[in-house]
Amino acid sequence: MLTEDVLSRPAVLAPTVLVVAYLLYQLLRPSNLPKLPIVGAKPGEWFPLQRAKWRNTKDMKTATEIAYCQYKDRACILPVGGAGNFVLLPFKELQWLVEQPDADVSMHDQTRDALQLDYTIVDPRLDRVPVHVNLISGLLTRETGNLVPDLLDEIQHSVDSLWGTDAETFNTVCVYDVMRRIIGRATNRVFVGLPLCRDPALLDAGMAFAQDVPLSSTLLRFIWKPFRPLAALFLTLPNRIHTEQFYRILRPEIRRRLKEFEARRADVETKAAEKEPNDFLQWSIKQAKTLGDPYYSKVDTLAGRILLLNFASIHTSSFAITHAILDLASSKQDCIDELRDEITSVLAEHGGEWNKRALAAMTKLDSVMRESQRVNSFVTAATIRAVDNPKGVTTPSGLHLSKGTVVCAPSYPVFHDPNIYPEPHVFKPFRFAERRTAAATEDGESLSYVQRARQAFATTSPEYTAFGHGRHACPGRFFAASELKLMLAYLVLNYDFEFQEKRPENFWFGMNRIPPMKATIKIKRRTKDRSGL
Ligand code: HEM
Repeated sequence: MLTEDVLSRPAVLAPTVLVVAYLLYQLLRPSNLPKLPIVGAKPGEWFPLQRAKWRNTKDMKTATEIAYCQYKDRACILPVGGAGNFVLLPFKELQWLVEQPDADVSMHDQTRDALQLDYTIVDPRLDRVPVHVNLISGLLTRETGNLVPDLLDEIQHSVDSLWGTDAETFNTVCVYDVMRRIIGRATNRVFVGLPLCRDPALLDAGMAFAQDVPLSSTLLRFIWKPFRPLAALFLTLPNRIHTEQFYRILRPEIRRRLKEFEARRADVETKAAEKEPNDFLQWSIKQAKTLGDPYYSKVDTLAGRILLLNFASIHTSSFAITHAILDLASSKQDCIDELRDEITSVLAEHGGEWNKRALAAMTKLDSVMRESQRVNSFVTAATIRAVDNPKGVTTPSGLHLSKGTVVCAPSYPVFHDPNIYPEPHVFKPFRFAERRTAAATEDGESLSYVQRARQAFATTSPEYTAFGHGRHACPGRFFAASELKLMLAYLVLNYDFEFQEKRPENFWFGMNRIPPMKATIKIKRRTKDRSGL
């Protein structure tokens, strides 16, 4: 028989046995999951976890909604292909989850496993000692106000060149494609400064790497752990190529800066007075020298930190601005007019100068960004953490979770819960600005800054998890909020949009929601006297 002949060949038999063994292992291995209802499983069926995983992966929207409606007050298991079996806590336990110490539930262990960082980044130590996170939440956040002129300069330069200055006819732009380049340039202006932030090869390598990591990690997670190191040699080849391309462009600048840094230290009299660049690379060099360990000052370590920042910031910010533009282009002219009025009048009040205070006073602009993220956030399950305590942890409702369990809380269905956000599927640009005004009227003069800030774009809460929530909420969110608002303001003031009847739909990629990357809009440059700039 042909099949017997083929199967008796060692080259066919060995891999067949391995694949069958792996499938059996996956189906029959003991699970550390608690006994809970499984979202997507049908009563009495065989292999419920595997079948639910298949169903949920095909339709994550329904899976998250079912989980939220059917198991509102209790935990359930949400199996997702390529991601794992999550214990989804009820909404009321989200706050408890983010308050647990890192030794009990860890964000980093979960991220390392989800993104397979031991294989997908060239130097896994960069993630194991994430000193850049402190710089983001500390120095970058504090310096954002001082960086506004640089950001605006880069936004003007890149928008004018990529959106064009034709004030006669409407031209078509592919929103995501163009905005990710603009975000790439503006963000890297703050990371590495001019002229590198405009180097297309650097930006392309950074963006390619940001796609390589999720892709290669998803594939690696399908492979049996003992075989991953071998498989990674092939699957992460693009990651290594793009890392090397990125490093090659950055290395000469880093070497130059390290040399100058040492020269300033050695010649305090004359050199110390020279002005240093004010960007993330320079802050990282200073931090490295303060930390003392020579590893931090290595050229490739410093380049690696900038690459990781590109990974964390470019896609997230490009998605956010793409959503906001698509939302505005399919809203009403009145809304654009109201926005333009606010921007021009606040600017006039600040002597025509863009600064942190002027941006903070533009509450409608802020509300547009917050509302757009509420409707479209890529986060669908929030605050994903891995239980790290060897003894496990027990939730407020008495559920015991053993070490290794991956636990999270609902996000997409919360953003679309009519009890929290009335008419949740409608993009209401000034929803949060109106909430601020309503709160101010209720509380009168006593309304504190903190209460108003609760409705601001970068503020997180269990009801608003676009940036996560708690101690590990996105450290770059204050910078991102300023950058995105500056960008949106510049676009709204300087361009007319041809209105669209229907907003192009987002799509789901595994657990994430992604903007329609091919969506186009028609835009025309406004003349100088009309734009007010
Ligand atoms: C609109 C833009 C952005 C969105 C929507 C976003 C969203 C997020 C989310 C959801 C998390 C996980 C939080 C959690 O699990 O609780 C996160 C983490 C993180 N984000 Fe952002 N982010 C954005 C921009 C940025 C920028 C501009 C930077 C860097 C300047 C950045 C750096 C990071 C880092 C380093 C982490 C990991 C934090 C840690 O390890 O504790 N993000 N971000």
